[in-house]
Amino acid sequence: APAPAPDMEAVTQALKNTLAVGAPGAMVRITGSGAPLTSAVGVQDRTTGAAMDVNGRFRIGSVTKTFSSVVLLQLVDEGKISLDAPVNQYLPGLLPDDRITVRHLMTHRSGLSDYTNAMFDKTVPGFEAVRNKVFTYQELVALSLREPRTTEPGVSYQYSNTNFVVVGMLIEKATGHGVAKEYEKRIIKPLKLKNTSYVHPSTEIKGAHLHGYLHPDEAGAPLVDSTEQTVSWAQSAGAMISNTADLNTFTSALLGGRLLKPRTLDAMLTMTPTDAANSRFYGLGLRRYDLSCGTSVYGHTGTVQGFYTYAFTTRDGKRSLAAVANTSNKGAANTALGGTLEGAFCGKKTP
Ligand SMILES: C[C@@H](NC(=O)[C@@H](C)NC(=O)CCCC[C@H](NC(=O)C[NH3+])C(=O)[O-])C(=O)O
Repeated sequence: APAPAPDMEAVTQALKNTLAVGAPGAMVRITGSGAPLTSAVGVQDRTTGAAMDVNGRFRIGSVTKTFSSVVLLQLVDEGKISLDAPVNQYLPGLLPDDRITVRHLMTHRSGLSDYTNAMFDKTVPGFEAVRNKVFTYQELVALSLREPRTTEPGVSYQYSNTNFVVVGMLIEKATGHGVAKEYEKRIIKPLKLKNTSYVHPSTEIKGAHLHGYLHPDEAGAPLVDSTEQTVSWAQSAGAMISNTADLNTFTSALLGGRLLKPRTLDAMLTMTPTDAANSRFYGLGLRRYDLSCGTSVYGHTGTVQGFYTYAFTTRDGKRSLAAVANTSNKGAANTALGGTLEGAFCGKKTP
């Protein structure tokens, strides 16, 4: 049966809820039900008061991990990388354990600790300390290896940015190019993503864009404009810039089978549970959420200073949602923004 029309009233209410708990602005773009549906509330610039512009660019955080995953899986399709080979086979001596495979990285089951936990333990000082810094991949991996591993390889899901920093290193080693060139060649150009870019280590968001506002840890302290930063602390794990239309196009093309061979897409969507309740799942560089109406949606969330993002689509890629709030370090806002998925994919709640 065709999916029910999105419940835009419920979606807009979720955006209003997001503002009520501290986001300056929030917006959503939904495709797959006739013309694209958009809704926007609040402001993208607290200084000028400019309203949220649905075409505005923003930092997508870990949605970048799905772009990196697509590039790596295309290299698997081309026989250049094997998912079950040890990472050290391609990057000799990088990791202290030859048992860690490429698949362990992509499923967050490598046990490599996430250096961002310590880096951002104090939110604003941590951010200010790195916002203009440029790290090498090796420096980020070294930060991780100073900390104990979080699991034996393959045993349990432990989310870690380090995994997709190493994925970036694998892409560079296998292609001889920086990840920016590979994103451009394999995804951005073929899909004509005019508002998507990887400009590390530039700190600016070129063109029309949202300002992002970071909540300090201290209640009531003023928001910090965190728009300008290198995002060098994340790179292939979180430094991409895009907009809602391009994210709709990307997730629809991915699940619609335009970027990977069917068996590789199937491997990407082979999910393992991330929680004891078996309610949340992770595949190779993307998440699956099972919604109340029985619809499963696939994509990724993103959290980078000043921006929360959701980019999800149905299994056939026919209906996609991209939602953003220009704030972060405010979990209630992230949860409220996630509330757009139900209205977008399940339609009106039957009374
Ligand atoms: C969760 C999300 N992950 C990502 O998008 C990656 C790139 N972001 C992070 O690991 C969060 C870094 C700290 C953000 C900061 N928090 C703090 O500083 C907390 N002390 C903030 O909220 O801006 C995902 O995979 O879905």
